Amino acid sequence: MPWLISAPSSPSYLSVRLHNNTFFSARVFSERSRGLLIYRRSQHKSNSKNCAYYTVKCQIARVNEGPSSSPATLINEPHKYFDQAIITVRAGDGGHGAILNMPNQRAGKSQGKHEKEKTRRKSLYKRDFDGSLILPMGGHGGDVVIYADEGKDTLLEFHKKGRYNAKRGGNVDAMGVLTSQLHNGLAAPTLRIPVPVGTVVKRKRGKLLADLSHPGDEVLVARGGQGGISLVEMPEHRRKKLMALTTNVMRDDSDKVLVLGQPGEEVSLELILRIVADVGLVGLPNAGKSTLLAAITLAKPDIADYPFTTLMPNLGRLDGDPSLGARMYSSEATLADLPGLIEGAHLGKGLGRNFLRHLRRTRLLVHVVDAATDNPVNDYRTVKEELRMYNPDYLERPFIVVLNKIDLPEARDRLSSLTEKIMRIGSDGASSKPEMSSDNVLQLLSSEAPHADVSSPGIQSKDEKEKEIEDYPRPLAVVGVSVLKGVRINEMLKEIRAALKKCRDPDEALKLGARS
Ligand SMILES: Nc1nc2c(ncn2[C@@H]2O[C@H](COP(=O)(O)OP(=O)(O)OP(=O)(O)O)[C@@H](O)[C@H]2O)c(=O)[nH]1
Repeated sequence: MPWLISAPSSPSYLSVRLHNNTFFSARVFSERSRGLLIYRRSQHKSNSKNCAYYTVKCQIARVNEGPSSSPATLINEPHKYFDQAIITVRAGDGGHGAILNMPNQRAGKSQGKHEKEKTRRKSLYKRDFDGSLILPMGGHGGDVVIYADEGKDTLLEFHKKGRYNAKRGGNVDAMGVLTSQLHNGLAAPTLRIPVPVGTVVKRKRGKLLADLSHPGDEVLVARGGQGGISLVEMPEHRRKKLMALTTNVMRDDSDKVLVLGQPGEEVSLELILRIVADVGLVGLPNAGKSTLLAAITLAKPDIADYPFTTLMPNLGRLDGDPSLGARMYSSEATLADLPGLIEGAHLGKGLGRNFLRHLRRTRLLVHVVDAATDNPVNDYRTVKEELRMYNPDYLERPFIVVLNKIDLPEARDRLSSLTEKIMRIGSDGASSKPEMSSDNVLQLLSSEAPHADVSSPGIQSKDEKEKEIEDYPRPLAVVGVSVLKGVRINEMLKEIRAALKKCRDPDEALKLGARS
């Protein structure tokens, strides 16, 4: 077996190293006792045209343990944990019913006439419309509901606390005698667990339960147990008479189990956060993505002159266009600033590929390029190539290019030639794919293997042929700015709003698709 597998970050996705030291990404199909069955996604290096899907048996050379989410690693490496968590929830058990006696049974034959009358009046039992006795039941156990809360940003807290138990229902609080004062046991409250908007809830290694993509969306993940019923105990010779009043008559000791409340459901769940944003900012580290976000929204991301300042996606809200007055132009949008990509990110280099899945729900990409580096066009290609390697669909998505840092002379002097070169990369004939609807997302997610990403090769179209970067659509616009110095920010905003409008407006989207 000539294959070696290295450093799996998740059990279902691996980097495979050949003996000649080339790499490719592969997804585990199924585990077998003496190896793994995988198939090939795409070639890391240029001969990607020869890419083929096939199954191969290979042996594990080295399997790194998955990162442990101790409090220290949570603080130091939040980017590894913020968007994925596994929790166990348990709904509450039902409360118990009771085994009851009829009151006169205890009073006995020696009871005086006066006392019997008193008991009779007290015992105006609760009855159904047909006259049958209503016996109290144990309270329902608390359900567990997960809901999307705008106040939550990450799933980090679920690494600190991974187990959630709802309360059990109350018991029928009985002294053993049936009276009209008996009540049902109290139903336990529903345990409501808030998660960030955009969280996908799945059963661990199982089916998709919900995609909580809007604030307030919720899903019932575990049902509380039903409360136990109550039974009336009677000597055998009097049972027949009582059975005319109620069916809940205890016949033998085995009936006692009916009194016990049902256990609540317990499930292990996988929570996967897929950020909900209209616009995704992509680019190499240090290109100025966070500065851009801070310049046009109220977001306050960390900004510093070293790569990977951004560890987790930051979100910011773009206001409507003031020039449209009271109508507040509907391009109001959410922007997500993703950590910088470097060459090999799709193989786990830098901060890795995990962030790329957060582009899934975006409608527009803003590709930020530092125009003052040695070779901005090369930088541009690097990021495009990483996007393509991760999911070719991302290159079909409408995008604009922001050439940043034009306040620096080395950028300013070559702005027009850079704009021209970048505009030439891409094809006019390629069509933009329509926006992914939430139904499509659900469909894709439900076909996902556990831990696999939505963009994993298994769900890419089978006849997908490898394309070069030149085969994908060109940018809708290339605009030079200095987000730090506030130069040409309005021009950039105009382009972003126009592009958003095109993505939103179905007619415009069609035109965009048919662009030729
Ligand atoms: N001269 C100049 N510097 C800029 C401009 N925009 C950003 N910078 C600087 O570039 C550096 C990186 O900016 P960030 O916004 O952190 O870059 P980033 O792309 O978010 O970086 P990562 O977090 O690594 O992905 C900071 O020192 C910024 O001050 C600009 O328009 N002109």
